[in-house]
Amino acid sequence: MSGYLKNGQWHEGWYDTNKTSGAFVRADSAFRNWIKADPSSRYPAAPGRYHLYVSLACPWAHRTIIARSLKRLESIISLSVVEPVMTQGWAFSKALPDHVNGFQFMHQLYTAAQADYTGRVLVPVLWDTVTRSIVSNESADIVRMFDQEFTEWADNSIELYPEALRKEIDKINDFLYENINNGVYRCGFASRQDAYQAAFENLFSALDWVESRLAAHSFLLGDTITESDWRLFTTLARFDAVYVGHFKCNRNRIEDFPNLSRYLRQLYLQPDIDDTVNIDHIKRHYYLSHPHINPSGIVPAGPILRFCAPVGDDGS
Ligand SMILES: N[C@@H](CCC(=O)N[C@@H](CS)C(=O)NCC(=O)O)C(=O)O
Repeated sequence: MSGYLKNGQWHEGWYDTNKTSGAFVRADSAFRNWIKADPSSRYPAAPGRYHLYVSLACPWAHRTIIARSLKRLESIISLSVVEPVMTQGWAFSKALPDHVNGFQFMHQLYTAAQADYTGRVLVPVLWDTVTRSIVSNESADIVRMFDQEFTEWADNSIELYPEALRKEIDKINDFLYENINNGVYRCGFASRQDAYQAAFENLFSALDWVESRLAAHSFLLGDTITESDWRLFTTLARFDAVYVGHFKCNRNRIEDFPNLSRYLRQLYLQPDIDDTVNIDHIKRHYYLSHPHINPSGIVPAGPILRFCAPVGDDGS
């Protein structure tokens, strides 16, 4: 079950959507510090100092894993992965341990950083091993830090937020977040028909818009893959396996959109990206961690995902 901390104490509980007319409103990230390339800053970029905590199921954490992989920062920023199914919220195990602090639950990390923390216990978390504090639990910021502040160690042939495209990337990111990335959650966690209906319409008109944009461009901003594409990718990769059924986002599958499905496959086939996609964690997390939506706890066996299928000799 998921839950939250109140004055450093763990409580079980879901978001109270009655307070928001049945609509799901995502909790804000509480830690928004910034690692800087500048060695005199409070959190200076350095190899081996920072640790990333993720869930392979979570689309927000997934973007940080992708940025770490694309920038070749695996040996600079170490990683711990939580169990896909929540117990006292996100948890570690013998198979998936906390490599830095040896904690059993993610909420212990939050109280280690701030003893009286009140709020939800979210992934991803970027942890500082020197000050034993949370630098950030906001994936958008973490992706930017990996892209911009670790250039001394990173593979800089890939730039996720190039200067010339920043204005347009910011605009598209806002649109994607509101209507698609968070839009699927607003469908799935709505507790009133009207809130669900509004989220559903926003989601599919946004997907229609992206589908037509991708008729003229390979990627969202043209021929270059940017941060915006990876933001969309993490939602698209979960869509047919989870959001169509579990979150009732069922007007169409991504597979039914010719351009979006081509685009999803193209991103999936970028070097090492397949290693960041764990469909087993994704399915088990969603179908088993929200008992109010899926009380039987049955994890669907399908669907067969074409973007995960090997590419044939003819490239199809
Ligand atoms: N704005 C945050 C959102 C992170 C977030 O909502 N993570 C979800 C997992 S997909 C979480 O940890 N939820 C636990 C909860 O709400 O209790 C980010 O992008 O980093």
